Amino acid sequence: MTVTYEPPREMLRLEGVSKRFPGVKALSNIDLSVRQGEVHALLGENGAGKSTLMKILGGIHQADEGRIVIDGTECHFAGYGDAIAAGIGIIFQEFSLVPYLNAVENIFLGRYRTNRFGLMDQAAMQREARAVFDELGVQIDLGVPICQLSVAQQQFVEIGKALSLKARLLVLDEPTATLTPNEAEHLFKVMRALRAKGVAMIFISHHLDEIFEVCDRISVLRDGANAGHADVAATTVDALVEMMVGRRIEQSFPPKPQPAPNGRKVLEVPGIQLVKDGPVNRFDLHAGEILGFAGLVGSGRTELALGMMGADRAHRKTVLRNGQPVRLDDPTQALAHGIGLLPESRKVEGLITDFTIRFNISLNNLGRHRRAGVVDTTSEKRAADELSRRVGVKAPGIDTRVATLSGGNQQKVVIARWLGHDCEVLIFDEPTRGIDVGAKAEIYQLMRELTRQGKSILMISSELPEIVGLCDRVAVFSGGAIVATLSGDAINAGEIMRHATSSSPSLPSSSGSPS
Ligand SMILES: Nc1ncnc2c1ncn2[C@@H]1O[C@H](COP(=O)(O)OP(=O)(O)OP(=O)(O)O)[C@@H](O)[C@H]1O
Repeated sequence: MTVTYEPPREMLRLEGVSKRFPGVKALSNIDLSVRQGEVHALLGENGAGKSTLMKILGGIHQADEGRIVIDGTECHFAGYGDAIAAGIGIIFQEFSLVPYLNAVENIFLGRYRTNRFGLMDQAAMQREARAVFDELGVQIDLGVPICQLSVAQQQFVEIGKALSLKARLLVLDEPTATLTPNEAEHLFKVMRALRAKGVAMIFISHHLDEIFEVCDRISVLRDGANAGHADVAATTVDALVEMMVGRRIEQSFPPKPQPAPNGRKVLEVPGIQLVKDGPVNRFDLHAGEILGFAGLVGSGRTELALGMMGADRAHRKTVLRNGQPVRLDDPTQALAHGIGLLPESRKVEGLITDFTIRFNISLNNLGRHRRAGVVDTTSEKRAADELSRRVGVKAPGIDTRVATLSGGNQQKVVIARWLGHDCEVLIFDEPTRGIDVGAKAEIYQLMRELTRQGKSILMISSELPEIVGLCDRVAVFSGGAIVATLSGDAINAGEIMRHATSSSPSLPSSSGSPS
């Protein structure tokens, strides 16, 4: 008896795809092949062209040149509807769900099931939605508005919606960027189950460890061109990084100063209660120091930082700035006291995306360029240009609209603005979310450079490697309170996780040198 081996069938082939936007050649001659039942990683630095390529596959943009071939047949997509009809489902970073409708209403939006009287058939839709989620192995409360579900659950609703539309190829654009490690693990489980059913997936992520956990093959884009393809089993992180950035990244983290900065206290928070009768949190920040806020998502890190600077409600707080008591009732007062915040959700809180890079960088920095009561636009433009280059924003120029930038480059614009501002204390909330490996290393170098110039940084991060690699001290959060402050050798992943997962928050204990 002869056993014939059938290699997995090619489901999608993109051939010679090119795309130009005004002033930017976003894609040049891209080839990509995805097989049935495989998870195919699409990698590249910020602005490499990943989202543009996926928007072409989704019919949102049209290629200037090239072909889309699905199951051997060339397809032309005039809009997303055509791509859906061809079996493509795209889960974008910003979900396309209606927040005040529930999961069932979102899944069947625009194609409600009706009964024989022509009335909406709620029961049928509920049944169908339930069946999709059962197949995915996820629990979703079908009765509540989408905005009351967690980000991870909303993502599963998006996936469920695509599957109910009979998607055979799912594109997941940075799906783990806003998930906790447990939620990401759950997503990978769902992805493996879908793969076993023959669904093909294109997975975009800046987390290379995830690529090795869940993907089969990889295609890398660099500056809008193919930089290579590889089998996951036959490649390494270093090889992928080199393919992405075209050079080796020797050292991500700059050396920490020895001994750790322990001089003047630029900020002291002797007591802050986020809720009445809740735990009292204390921390302080030394000149030239990077203090990390670590802990699981929802452990209170951002709430404490925002509460401290008046952007969020704090029940009771006292704040000393350079030893003097100050009132911080809103972020403007915080700014007046030299405290700047780089927010977590940059598109909502950090940028005016319809305006240019220059405007966004100069925003609230204009006073620095005032001469005799008038803004010196030459000086303002020069500063914006220099800051944009310093953080490596990839764009045709500083007069480019921020809305047309890739996600990572938008983040760099926010960072550039704060670098231009003379804040002595900078709060960076998830500064490298959505940022590629090369730019991450540059941002770490920049942060350390800033502290060398006397600035102090409070960094909230869910990425343990950057907390461990960059911070001089680390406050670990659990259940809405700081449960430990670590320094020296105590700053390691094991110790941080041990405190972060401790169930009963207590007042700060100190490992290493106290503060
Ligand atoms: N609508 C648009 N108008 C003008 N330029 C655009 C538009 N969309 C994307 N670009 C440009 O095309 C290039 C590729 O951007 P794209 O968003 O595809 O990158 P990406 O690889 O997805 O990056 P990231 O990892 O940061 O999300 C960038 O230079 C970007 O500024």
